[in-house]
Amino acid sequence: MPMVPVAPDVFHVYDTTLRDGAQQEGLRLTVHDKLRIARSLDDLGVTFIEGGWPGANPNDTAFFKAAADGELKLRNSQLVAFGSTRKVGGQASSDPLTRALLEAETPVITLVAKSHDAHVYRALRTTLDENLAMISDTVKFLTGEGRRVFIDAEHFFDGYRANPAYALEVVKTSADAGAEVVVMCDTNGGMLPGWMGEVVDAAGQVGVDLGIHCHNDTGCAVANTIAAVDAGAMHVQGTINGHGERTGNADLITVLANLQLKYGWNIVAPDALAKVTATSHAVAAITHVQPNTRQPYVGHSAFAHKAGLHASAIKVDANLYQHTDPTFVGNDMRMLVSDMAGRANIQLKGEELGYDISDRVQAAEITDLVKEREAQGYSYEAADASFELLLRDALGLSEEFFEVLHWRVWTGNEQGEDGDSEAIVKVRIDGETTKLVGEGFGPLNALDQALTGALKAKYPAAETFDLVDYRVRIMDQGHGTDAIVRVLIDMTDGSRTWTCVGVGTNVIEASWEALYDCYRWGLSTPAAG
Ligand SMILES: CC(=O)SCCNC(=O)CCNC(=O)[C@H](O)C(C)(C)COP(=O)(O)OP(=O)(O)OC[C@H]1O[C@@H](n2cnc3c(N)ncnc32)[C@H](O)[C@@H]1OP(=O)(O)O
Ligand SMILES: CC(=O)C(=O)O
Repeated sequence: MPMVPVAPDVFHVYDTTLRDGAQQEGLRLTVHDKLRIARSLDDLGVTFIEGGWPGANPNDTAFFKAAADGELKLRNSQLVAFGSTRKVGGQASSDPLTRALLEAETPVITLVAKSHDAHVYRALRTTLDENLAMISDTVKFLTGEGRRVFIDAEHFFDGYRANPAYALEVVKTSADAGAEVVVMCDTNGGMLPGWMGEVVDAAGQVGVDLGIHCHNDTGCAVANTIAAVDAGAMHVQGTINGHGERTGNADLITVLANLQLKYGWNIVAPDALAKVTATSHAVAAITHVQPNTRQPYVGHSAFAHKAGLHASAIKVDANLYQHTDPTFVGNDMRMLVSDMAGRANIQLKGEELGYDISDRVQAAEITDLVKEREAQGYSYEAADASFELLLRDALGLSEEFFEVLHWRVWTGNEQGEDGDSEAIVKVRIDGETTKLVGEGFGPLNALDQALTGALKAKYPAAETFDLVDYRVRIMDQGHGTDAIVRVLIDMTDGSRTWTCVGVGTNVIEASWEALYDCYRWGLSTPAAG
């Protein structure tokens, strides 16, 4: 049986997306962004939200001011201000950055403190005793002002290796001064899971609550966090989607889901856990950092099944190829259709789309058709709408909304008021032929104009269709400009978005195929609700 540790009586989930997460290269959060993320974290029910470093920059100071002025009403979480121990040779009570921590008006303050002797000598350029005095003075001053104080013991694991007695002295000094939790930080992210237990055990002898803060430089931030929890840490720090300095921090979503679903600890309410996928997407949208599709639990591909053998077992029982139920974290199982599909993928995907393909022979024929088309360059994995059209054609369920008799496009370098390209599209609808000319910026725009023009009288919905993305890829890398290309078009009608694929040596022909399928699917598939 797997080891399942008993949950501590008190357990803290401490989010540092707004502070260490914002230390990620390329990430910049405005006050408004921070407030939105904080609300989302509060909704999730994390215990603490570290908002930033007041006094270090105007943005973070303004965030805490906005929070204190009532723009952030937390229902579940407590706001934390982050800062450092006082300056060498100074006094906490007169240190401007320490005072800024008080002015942030948060119930909790986290102080970063040195715990590695080499950092004291070389970065602080002071003595080991002065560093201990800086910790003690700052913690006592802030607790004396009524704040709960946590210590982030920077470089704790490397420091313990270099000088264990001093690293432990930092823990003891912090606890004696009144720090509630001492957080052991793997600041350089160089630890491995098997190395955590001994250090955490040693710190545990001091008799203070311990926390863990891991960076992901060895790709082990989550594993190291769990290893520290196994050894007794009752406070985990991390960030949503693993944002953070360099390679990032422990992904708090993965840590939380692991502890809750694998250990069975009741850290947040089950309905809150089911919000983690939405939280992950919300943070991705606010930070403008593309979500990692392979992110554990919440990634778009986390429960996507491509291989035929997987699908055939999933048809019997989804748990045969899934470690947990995706709905527990608000995600969904998805069946992918590709040249690696077997009958089962097609049947399950069909079911997902509302088609009965239980007939084995029919399912096998569609599987063969998919493989044949994929060999020609089509890809149905991302083009669900093209797959649905293929399925309907194969099942004899396609309705003909319009028939294209002919299309042609001209493009050049002369730009008029309505564009540089002209297209003609001739369609037959209910036996009646219409020929429309479209002008546009580029051949696809001109074709789109002409097709919409030809369809809109009979199908007004066509006017709501908008192209939102267009991707071209060369299929046979060895060729030059005569290569086969694959075009993927994403289209929306404002309420849904769908994707179609086209393939050919002529990029305009491939684009037309994808565009034509987008219109076919959009007109033939009623919007839900
Ligand atoms: C491990 C971590 O990620 S902790 C979080 C780190 N985050 C940040 O650094 C982001 C915010 N930082 C800042 O805006 C700035 O660095 C500030 C405002 C904090 C300080 O800026 P400056 O006064 O210009 O100093 P600078 O950044 O060059 O150097 C940091 C100073 O803090 C000192 N320092 C470093 N760690 C600590 C500590 N734990 N306790 C006290 N002082 C410290 C350094 O020795 C250095 O002192 P010096 O000014 O006497 O040389
Ligand atoms: C405090 C912190 O962010 C670290 O040590 O990594």
